[in-house]
Amino acid sequence: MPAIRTRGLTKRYGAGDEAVVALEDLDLEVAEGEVFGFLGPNGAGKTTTIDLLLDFVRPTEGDATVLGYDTQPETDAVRDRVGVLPEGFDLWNRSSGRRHLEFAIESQDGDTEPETLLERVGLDRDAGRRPVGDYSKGMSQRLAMAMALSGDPDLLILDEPSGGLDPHGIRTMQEIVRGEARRGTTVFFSSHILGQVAAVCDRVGILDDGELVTVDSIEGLRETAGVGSRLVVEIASEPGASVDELTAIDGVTDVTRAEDGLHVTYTDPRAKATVVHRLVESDAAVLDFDIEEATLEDLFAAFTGSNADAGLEYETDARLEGEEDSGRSGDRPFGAGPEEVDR
Ligand SMILES: Nc1ncnc2c1ncn2[C@@H]1O[C@H](COP(=O)(O)OP(=O)(O)OP(=O)(O)O)[C@@H](O)[C@H]1O
Repeated sequence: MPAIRTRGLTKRYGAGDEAVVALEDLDLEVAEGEVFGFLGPNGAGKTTTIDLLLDFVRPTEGDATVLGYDTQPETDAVRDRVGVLPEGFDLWNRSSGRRHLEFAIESQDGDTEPETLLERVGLDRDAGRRPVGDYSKGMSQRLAMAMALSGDPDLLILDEPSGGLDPHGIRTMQEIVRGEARRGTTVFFSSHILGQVAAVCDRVGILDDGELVTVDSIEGLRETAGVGSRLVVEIASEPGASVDELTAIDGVTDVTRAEDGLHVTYTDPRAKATVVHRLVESDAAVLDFDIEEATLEDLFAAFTGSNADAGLEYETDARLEGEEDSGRSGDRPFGAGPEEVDR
């Protein structure tokens, strides 16, 4: 049984000319125990997909099962078994972190101690006693992660989990994801931050403009996209070997002349030695060579035509800067909670 299965899942907001197609005909299977990265630029439809899986919004067409349960009639069974770290979550400023966890554990029928959860996300007891209104963004994000873990979920859904986290926090988050995977938890990790998805995920699905463009391992994506690494060869003289001759070498996908030398793109690492050898044989004076690894940005651009300017971010998540309430979180898991009490 797949942990997540969607068939023709489609969501349109509005009608007629005004309609926005947030998700189009999504067929997706995520295996049990898998860490699945759901990658796409801003507005691709990632949060909409998560909202559909949790029945926070209803599909225009198609259906989905989560852990074998139908997301619509069996919504409660789904939500009981899923831990969610939503994007743009709300916390109750005057309540302590510990109080949030007590509430989350109670509502998820969990039996983990709040202190254990605090420790897992790197918040100490003192932090747990403080009102969350005093928390930094990173501390709030850690608390939200702890709340997601509070019911010992079979499936963890993380929507942009690294927002506001410093590098240490990101490492903690990644360790938690790996730890959960070792315990057999399925993790659905949605992000527009490529490096973080690649660091923890077994497979990646790329969503662009509401459509699933591809699903594969990062290595598989590299091969399919042909965005190999690049060998830059500095030469003092014109090579005897022609560009066509070099391009014909197995594993080489492109050869261009540039100011700093020859740029040879390859998908098979063995090709680079053959290229240098052929150049030397053709009496080119090779002064130096350098290898530039293809980046995940290159990979993403190959599939979506996007680039960093089109909404991909690599360091901080600007949307969390002073924009805690997205206006769409009212019916999300943290939308209702403990009364605000001073502790
Ligand atoms: N309630 C809504 N009403 C109208 N349009 C919506 C609504 N929610 C989402 N959309 C639109 O659907 C599209 C997909 O949005 P969604 O939030 O799912 O994208 P996303 O991939 O999660 O983006 P981000 O990375 O910015 O969070 C966008 O064009 C968005 O404007």
